[in-house]
Order: sequence, then C-alpha cells, then structure tokens
Amino acid sequence: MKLAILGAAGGIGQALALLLKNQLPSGSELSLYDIAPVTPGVAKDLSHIPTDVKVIGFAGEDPTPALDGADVVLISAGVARKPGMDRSDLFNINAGIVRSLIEKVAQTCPKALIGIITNPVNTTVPIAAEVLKKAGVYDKNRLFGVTTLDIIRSNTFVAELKGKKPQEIEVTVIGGHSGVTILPLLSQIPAVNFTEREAEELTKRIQNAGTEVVEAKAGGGSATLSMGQAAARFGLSLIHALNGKENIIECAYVEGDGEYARFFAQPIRLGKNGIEERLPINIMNTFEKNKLENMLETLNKDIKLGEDFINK
Ligand SMILES: NC(=O)C1=CN([C@@H]2O[C@H](COP(=O)(O)OP(=O)(O)OC[C@H]3O[C@@H](n4cnc5c(N)ncnc54)[C@H](O)[C@@H]3O)[C@@H](O)[C@H]2O)C=CC1
Ligand SMILES: O=C([O-])CC(=O)C(=O)O
Repeated sequence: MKLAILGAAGGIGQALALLLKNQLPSGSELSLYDIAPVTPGVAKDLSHIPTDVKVIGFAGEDPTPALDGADVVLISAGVARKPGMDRSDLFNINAGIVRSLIEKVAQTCPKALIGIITNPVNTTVPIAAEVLKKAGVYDKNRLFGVTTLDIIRSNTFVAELKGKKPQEIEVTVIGGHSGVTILPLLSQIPAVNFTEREAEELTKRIQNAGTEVVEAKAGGGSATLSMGQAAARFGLSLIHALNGKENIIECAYVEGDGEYARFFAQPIRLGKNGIEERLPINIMNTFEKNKLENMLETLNKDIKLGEDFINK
C-alpha cells in the first residue's frame, strides 16, 4: 500500500510521517510532498529509521510524482490558525490550496481514499467533493474529513474527569469540525454518567480544544502533535481496511444521507472500498438534540461556502 501526505513538511505532516514510518504495515510506501524545499530531506531523515516502510520525498509546485499509485492520500497542506482567528479565517488561503491539490489527485490517483485535514474542514471537504465531481471521479465513499482529533480529545477529557483510563473510552463525535458544530455524544458512553453541568462544560471544552492549543502556542500555530496522532490513527484505519481487516469503525466528516446536512461527521464502518456502511447515530438526550439543532445553520452555511467556491 502507498500512502501520500500532502503538506508533509508542516507541523502535522512531520509528526504524522514519523508515526506512519513506525506503524505502517511492512512493505508499505510513504510518499511525502510539500511545496517546502526541505521535504526530500524530511524523507531522507525518516528513511534512516529501521522499519520496512519505504519513504520518498518530493518538493516543488507539482504533487503528481508523490501521488502516482497512491492508495490513501492525507492532506494537511495549508495555513494554521493564530490566536484571535477562527477556523473560517483560513478559508481564503486554504480553499485554493485544497482545490489545486485535489485536481491533481483526481488526475493521478482517482481511486485513492482521501482524508482532508486542512481547515476549515467543514468547507474544504465540500470543495474537494465538488472538484472530484467536476473531474467525473467523485465517490462519496472515498472522501473523508478527518475529525479524529475531536474523538481522541473527548476520550482524554472524559477519562480525566471520571478517573478512567483514556484507552478504555471511545466517544462518538458528530457534526462538523469547528466550534458549535462539534458535538460529542456524552450520553452514549457506556457506564459513564454526567450531570447536566458536567455535560455542558465538557462539551464546551471539547468544542474549544483547538483554541486552547492555539492560545497556549501563543502565535506558534495550532495542534500538530495530537493531530499527527489522530491522523495516524485514521490513516492506519484506512490502510487496514484496504488490506481486508473487517469491522473498523471510525467517526469522520463524510457525505451521508443528508438527514442533517450534506456532509456530517458520523460513525462509519470501513472496508476495501472506503465507507462500507454509515452507522446509525444513536438516540441522543434532549441536551444533545438541542445542540444538534443549533449547529445546523452554521454547518450548512460552511458547506454551501465550499460548494459555491467551486461552482460559482
Ligand atoms: N482536521 C483537524 O482536526 C485539524 C486540522 N488542522 C489544520 O491542518 C493544516 C496544517 O496545519 P499545520 O501542519 O500545523 O501547519 P504548518 O504551517 O505547520 O504546515 C502546513 C504545510 O503545508 C505546506 N503547504 C502550503 N501550501 C501548500 C501547497 N500548495 N502544497 C503543498 N504543501 C503546501 C507548507 O509548506 C507547510 O509545510 C491547517 O489548515 C490546520 O488548521 C490542524 C489541526 C487539527
Ligand atoms: O483549532 C485549530 O485551528 C486546529 C484544529 O482544527 C484543532 O486543533 O482542532
């Protein structure tokens, strides 16, 4: 299997590449691309780690050589937030970057499973879908907005609050990937109960966790290491599913049945063709139902912005 990272020289890209060099199945290929000239050097550096994963690096304007034959493409190319910015402030720069990279994916490896990390995810995923559609190669089972960071953060924060082991908690997080559109289904965690106040405060912390990191990094960027871990988990799930492993469940921001919005983060079962099944979203309590209701206007606006960017 070949996995390509676009944006591989960045904070997320390098952390992700390191984790994948160590965790991809034996015989895999890791292909690194970034406009930054350091990228072949990042690949060279990683190539000295003794695992049976081949790493090659490409820099410059054209990602085509890096994409050639890729089975999975993870995209973290673009700019990150600084304090005072909202994820939507990244749209002006990142929308064009995602468009041009996806055009190359459509030409070079149209069957690849694509994971979009670049923010604003609520909007960059619809952009990618529309570009692929225009190229005649869109398959809604193969395009994912990577929201795994919301899940691993939720697992950590719930475990902290309830004195549990974080590895034993798995929270379903639905909606999108910004502010009010991030909705952890705390009521669905087995054997863990929250007071109304705990649920309110924890939901707010999970929704603001990206900002927590942006402020703590004081102008030096946003989450890169935890995101590297999240993207490695998601990328490995895609690779294992392509390799035939069954019953791999992840939450991701994907095109679904449109019940709430055209794109919606939800639990999915992965397989050899990407999404095998969109799993039902379990019954929510009133608190969560209200939060869901309240996010939809924002989420649908974010989606339309992406669709219009390509179609208008
Ligand atoms: N989905 C999620 O949960 C998360 C998403 N992000 C987003 O991920 C993106 C990347 O974040 P970082 O790695 O921290 O940023 P970074 O600035 O460290 O790295 C971005 C990399 O993209 C490269 N790049 C820019 N334009 C490019 C192009 N046209 N082609 C190829 N490479 C290009 C840059 O040279 C740089 O190496 C940001 O948009 C950030 O908001 C960050 C954290 C979580
Ligand atoms: O907050 C940001 O800008 C980066 C991000 O998406 C996250 O950390 O969840």
